[in-house]
Amino acid sequence: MAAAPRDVPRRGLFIGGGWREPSLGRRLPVVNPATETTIGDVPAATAEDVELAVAAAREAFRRDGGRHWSCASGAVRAKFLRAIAAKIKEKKSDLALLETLDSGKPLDEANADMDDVAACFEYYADLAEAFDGKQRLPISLPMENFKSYALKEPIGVVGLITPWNYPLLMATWKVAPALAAGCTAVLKPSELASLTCLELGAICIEIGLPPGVLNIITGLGPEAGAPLASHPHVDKVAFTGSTETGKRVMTAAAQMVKPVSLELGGKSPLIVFDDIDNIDNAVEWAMFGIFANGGQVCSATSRILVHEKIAKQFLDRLVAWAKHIKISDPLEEGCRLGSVVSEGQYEKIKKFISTARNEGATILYGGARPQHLRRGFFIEPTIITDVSTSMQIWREEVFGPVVCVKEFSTESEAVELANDTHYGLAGGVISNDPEICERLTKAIQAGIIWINCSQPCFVQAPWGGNKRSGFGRELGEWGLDNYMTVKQVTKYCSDEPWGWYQPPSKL
Ligand SMILES: NC(=O)C1=CN([C@@H]2O[C@H](COP(=O)(O)OP(=O)(O)OC[C@H]3O[C@@H](n4cnc5c(N)ncnc54)[C@H](O)[C@@H]3O)[C@@H](O)[C@H]2O)C=CC1
Ligand SMILES: C[N+](C)(C)CCCC(=O)O
Repeated sequence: MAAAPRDVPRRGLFIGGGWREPSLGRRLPVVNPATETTIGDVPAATAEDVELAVAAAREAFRRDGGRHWSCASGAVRAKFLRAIAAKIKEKKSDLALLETLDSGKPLDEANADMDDVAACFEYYADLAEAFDGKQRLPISLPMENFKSYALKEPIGVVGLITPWNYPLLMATWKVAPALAAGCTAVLKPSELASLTCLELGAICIEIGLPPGVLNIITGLGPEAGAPLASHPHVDKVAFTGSTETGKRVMTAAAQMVKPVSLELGGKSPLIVFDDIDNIDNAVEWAMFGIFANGGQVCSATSRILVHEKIAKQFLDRLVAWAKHIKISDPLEEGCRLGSVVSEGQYEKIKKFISTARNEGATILYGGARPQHLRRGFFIEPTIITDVSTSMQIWREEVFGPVVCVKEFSTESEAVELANDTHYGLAGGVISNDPEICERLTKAIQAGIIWINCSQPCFVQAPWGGNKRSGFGRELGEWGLDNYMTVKQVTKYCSDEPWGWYQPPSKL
């Protein structure tokens, strides 16, 4: 039975600890992509609102000399992060439902995302606390009359610009470490899915987060994201989204020599060797790698390379498994493939498939709207073969449930094909041979390598890419460092004069 949809809360912009109508009074419709119906609206912020949000964050960073937030101990901030995590858990089913209504992802996935959100706030609460004991560690110097240590300090006010594929989770990957570090923040979620991020504002009010520590402004990229990225009082921008927008954010930030971290697109390979014992295990990971979240995952393993000896068997099983996926209204129990996020994304994916066909690739399975679903932006799981490396489907990120499969005959050919991309986010190897796994771990140019799996993600481990997939690492201790700046403190501890200059003669 499908869960009953509920009212979508009507929210303002979350600025300075309270709700505010957007300065120009405009709002954006929220469309449920699984039904194509409008279910609510969100405020559309513009540069005027960005100004207010940045000012609120600046004031919160400096308030009382930072005693209550930016200069407070990590333990103080950890309490707030834990309180947020507790509220997320308490409201998990409401939040998951909103996430599904807003994005079209299966409810089971949205529930898992909310678990990950709570776990991420808890993890950074732990790191914030542990951090207190790690400050001011002495640095060994070659001169005894000096003592030095490094002080890690919050970088300041941060602008966090996030995408629609995991709306609250991708926001949390930035908000939790930024707050743990002592920064104050302005979050700009994607206009295609902002509902749960606004609910995070409601949670901040409930737990009494000091006003202005987190501000949340919804709105369009050029109207709300761009003024945030270029704002002179924003000390750092952390961005997740498309490579094109990432370039714009980096260009804007460069004008003020503002640091950025960028988590961008991908076209990640999954390489399946012929030494495996169980082909179905490999097929299931391959499916999870491209059909989870409808393939709208930056790290999706959207290019499968399979050894020629097992290619036929692998493809037969992949098609058999793909036929078996439950595609339905994402609220229906057991749904494993919901709708894609928007009409724009739906049209874009269909265009990718028709271009692949026109370029001579074979649509082995899928490629169309499932016949039993007349409304909503649904696309069948799609498997494409006979792909050459010059085709668009091989080169460009689709961000949909579309995978291309290519055969290889030698390990070096597999490596060459895997690295034949401008992207470098992730890569996977499925093999029983530890030496193959070891060699490919080194050879694949990517920030994340999965061995005998695809996509598992742990908050403790670093996440991020190379090449045009961006730079900087989120999650783990690396995630906290993203929001810190390092200050060198060096003390002269001798009563002796330094003695470089001749002292003037005493009269
Ligand atoms: N790496 C990833 O996780 C993601 C990749 N994508 C890729 O990007 C494609 C387009 O999706 P979009 O939602 O349009 O992604 P996008 O990159 O345009 O949007 C991401 C965020 O950037 C904001 N933004 C847009 N223009 C901006 C600007 N000039 N300055 C500052 N912020 C700006 C958006 O409002 C949103 O919050 C997808 O089809 C997919 O291929 C999309 C979302 C996530
Ligand atoms: C690890 N996962 C799949 C939950 C999130 C991937 C991050 C992204 O798509 O930007």
